[in-house]
Amino acid sequence: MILNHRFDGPPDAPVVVLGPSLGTTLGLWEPQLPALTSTWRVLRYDLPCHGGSRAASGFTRDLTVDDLAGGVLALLDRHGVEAAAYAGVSLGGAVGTALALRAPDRIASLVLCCTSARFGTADSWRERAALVRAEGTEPLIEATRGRWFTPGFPDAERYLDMLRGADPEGYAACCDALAVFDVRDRLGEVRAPTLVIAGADDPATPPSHAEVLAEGIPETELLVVPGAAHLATVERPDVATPAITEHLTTRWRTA
Ligand SMILES: O=C(O)CC1=CCC(=O)O1
Repeated sequence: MILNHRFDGPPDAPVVVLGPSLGTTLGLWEPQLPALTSTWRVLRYDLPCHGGSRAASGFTRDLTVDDLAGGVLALLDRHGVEAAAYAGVSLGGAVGTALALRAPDRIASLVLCCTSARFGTADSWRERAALVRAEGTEPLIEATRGRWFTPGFPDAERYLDMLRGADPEGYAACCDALAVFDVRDRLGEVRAPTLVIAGADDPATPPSHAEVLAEGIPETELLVVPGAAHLATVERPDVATPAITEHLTTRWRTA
């Protein structure tokens, strides 16, 4: 699987990989880019059939989060990156957990934003996948607005346009991947120093999901961001960005 991706920042700096959430693109991380690129070589990627990954090769209907982690490892291999820090939002965070389990020697530090060890029920994801395969992403827009942002967030349309632009089959395949993702009994195996971030008003992955991650992963810190829903890094970059940069700067560990 070849994922659309781009690098920003100094070519010789340590690499941090940034993973997007379901229905968004690598543009999700724009609010953090200026702070991160001062110190890091930032590698952002798009999920299959999202953003610039519309023509991703090797894409199948039975996509799993582990496949996505394999796609990220393929990017690291392609660019000769032995170890990297990783930060991901929601599905992008699940990819980070899968990476930390699959390739512990290559993930030096982890930030899990608004994510979970298990996202709701398999049936709810299968239903959403079926709806999107039948009608596209437009029927999701208003409910998604309410999950992603607290009421009145002024920049919501910019991010909802990413969802409007996602290819329905790619979005549905990511739903299928979320339906079978469950690493609750493997959290104790994660070795990377981990920052867990939750939006205080996130209805999709509420702080109780973050607490499961923070209690299960051995070396964690937990930050609950006030005044933020699911896309807390977008809604409150003033709180999330300094916490992320501090964690990445001070908690890098190689094997
Ligand atoms: O339903 C949503 O949009 C929230 C979400 C769950 C997984 C993900 O990446 O986003």
